[in-house]
Amino acid sequence: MKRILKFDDVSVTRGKKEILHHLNWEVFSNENWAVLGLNGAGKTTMLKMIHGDLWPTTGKLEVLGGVFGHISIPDLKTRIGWVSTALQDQLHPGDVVDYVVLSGKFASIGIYQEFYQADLDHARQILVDMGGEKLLGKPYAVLSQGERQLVLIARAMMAEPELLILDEPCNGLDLFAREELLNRVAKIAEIPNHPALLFVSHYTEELLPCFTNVLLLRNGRIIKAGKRADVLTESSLTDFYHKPIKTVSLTGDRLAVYPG
Ligand SMILES: Nc1ncnc2c1ncn2[C@@H]1O[C@H](COP(=O)(O)OP(=O)(O)OP(=O)(O)O)[C@@H](O)[C@H]1O
Repeated sequence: MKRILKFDDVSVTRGKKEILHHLNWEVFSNENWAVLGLNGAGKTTMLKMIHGDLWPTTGKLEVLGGVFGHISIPDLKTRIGWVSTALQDQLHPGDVVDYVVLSGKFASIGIYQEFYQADLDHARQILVDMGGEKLLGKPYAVLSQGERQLVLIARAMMAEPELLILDEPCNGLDLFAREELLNRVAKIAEIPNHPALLFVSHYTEELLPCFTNVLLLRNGRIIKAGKRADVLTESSLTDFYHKPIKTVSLTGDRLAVYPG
């Protein structure tokens, strides 16, 4: 088991605003974490930092065994898979799905370098394994939102990442597309030596049992972090949201939360 992340008293300040406040957190390779937080909690800032797009203002950050300040950020990025709807805007809509997945090998948007047929076959196989066979050969632009997310996850897997970050991947998905995508994510967690998953969401019901650990982030502070059974409780979540809530246990060890 190796350590994937270590936040050691990490803070991020922009101007006078402290966006993240003295975070201490460790993630190991045998864990899959979900990060829950309301709008403005600091989730995106935290992810950007892990991905090397932003540095801690104070504190020490270790990602995949390297401490910021002592590692090559471009090298680090090749070891992290990143899926977010923001990435969709950067893709060339006319690109064929097979090549979008293949581009993950080069950590680029579009294919600007030579590749081997074996790489293209591998890209197609990843998509097929993820249940996306019917998407092969289609332009990315014609896909539904759920299909696009599936392609982006396949693209991230192409680089065989050690950490796979899924930043609100269910945004914009209908009930059924969301369930399908979540099941695909759960399948990744069954692959031997799969990447550690870091899944960011606003909704507890999206946290399938494959997420072994949960972190609650509010106003840039970690309110609670630990095993899902300890964190996904009515009392923890009531403390976290600071508002009256109702929790409903769903089948499959899932929990829905409503204002109430
Ligand atoms: N460069 C910046 N300068 C000043 N404030 C910033 C900057 N970047 C983010 N913030 C603020 O920091 C807070 C956290 O932002 P962040 O985008 O990380 O939250 P989030 O949890 O991802 O929110 P959401 O769920 O809405 O995406 C917000 O109040 C935001 O306005």
